[in-house]
Amino acid sequence: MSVKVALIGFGGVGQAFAEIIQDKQQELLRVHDLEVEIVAVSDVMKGAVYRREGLDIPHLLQCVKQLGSVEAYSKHKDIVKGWSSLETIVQSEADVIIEVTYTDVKTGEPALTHCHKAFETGKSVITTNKGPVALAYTELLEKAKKRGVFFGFEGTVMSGTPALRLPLETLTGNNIKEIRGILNGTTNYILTSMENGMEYPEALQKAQTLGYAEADPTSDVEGYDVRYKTAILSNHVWGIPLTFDDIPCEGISKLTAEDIAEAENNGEKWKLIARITQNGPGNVSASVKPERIKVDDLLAGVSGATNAIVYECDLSGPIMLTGAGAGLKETGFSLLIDLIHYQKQKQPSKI
Ligand SMILES: NC(=O)C1=CN([C@@H]2O[C@H](COP(=O)(O)OP(=O)(O)OC[C@H]3O[C@@H](n4cnc5c(N)ncnc54)[C@H](OP(=O)(O)O)[C@@H]3O)[C@@H](O)[C@H]2O)C=CC1
Ligand SMILES: N[C@@H](CC=O)C(=O)O
Repeated sequence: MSVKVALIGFGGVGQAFAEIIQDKQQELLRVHDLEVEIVAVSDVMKGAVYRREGLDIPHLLQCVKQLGSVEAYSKHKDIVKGWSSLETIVQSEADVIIEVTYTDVKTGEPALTHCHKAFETGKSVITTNKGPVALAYTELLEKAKKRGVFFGFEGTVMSGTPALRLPLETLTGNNIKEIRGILNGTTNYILTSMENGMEYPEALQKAQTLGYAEADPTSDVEGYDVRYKTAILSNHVWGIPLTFDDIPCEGISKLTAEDIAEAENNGEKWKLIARITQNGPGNVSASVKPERIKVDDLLAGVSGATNAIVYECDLSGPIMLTGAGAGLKETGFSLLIDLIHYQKQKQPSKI
């Protein structure tokens, strides 16, 4: 089965996804009967290019990496250049819009409009952008359902580590009483680096260079990114929408090297913890804040950009999932997970 995809946003994650498709083309075809054609890319600074029959991925990547613009694309003549994101969503003949623009923690835009427009024009959406999913979870899922299209957002929580499918699919049958986790790679990387003697500004700079941080890293260090992920988990696992006012939120920016050393001297570690507790049917409470946890706590050994989440289940007890919480290849992989699920939905015989 051939799937035409259009990428809206072609930064770190978008490019990593294109590289994955380039590297795994043969394997995807052989194992999943899936042929992925990138037909369009639209980005603010890097420009836009569309070709109905599919773009040449190595050439596309070469243009963006060497010349900083996808409009340098010259491999084919039958191409359209310069489309805006909305023109690309509406006019391209893509089956799936891959939305990988930046996350805006206040409005969810421009991604929210991108998702609506895609559904309105009968296209599926796969995204790692937390904004629209945290702000309009029910509305978007209902709209996708009504239009008979797919909405995938596995990478919005813990990037390529499947923190969303695990509780609904694999742990199904349990009543999940509480979720607790380290859900931000940047801050966990900073805290681990500070434990090893690095200063806060240098650690943040490194997290930015490694592609973990948001375009505006305030979102990471003040906990807003985790608050978004907490809202997504509450909606996804329990069907309970939480607004940001429902989730008290404190980041790590006030923690000092002395705080970290003092915790260490007492056999403890500082971690930015998201916690969602089910108080009864239809009722959860949530918080995001730095907590001093004992070194033998399940979450204490989770270091660097690695994340972890513990689902407290009534039947199976605590189940911990740990893996990358950020990173370009890892997040690009989360898009592939959703794309394979999209294909399985289209071709149920492949399940
Ligand atoms: N990096 C990670 O580890 C993870 C990222 N995510 C999420 O994935 C998304 C992408 O992340 P990442 O690739 O790292 O971010 P980048 O900042 O590297 O890329 C975002 C891209 O979107 C482009 N863009 C912004 N607005 C528009 C628009 N209106 N139309 C078209 N393109 C636009 C930007 O263009 P330009 O710069 O040219 O202006 C930029 O190239 C974000 O929402 C992020 O929160 C989720 C999990 C992990
Ligand atoms: N900036 C985020 C990226 C993934 O959501 C993080 O550091 O975890």
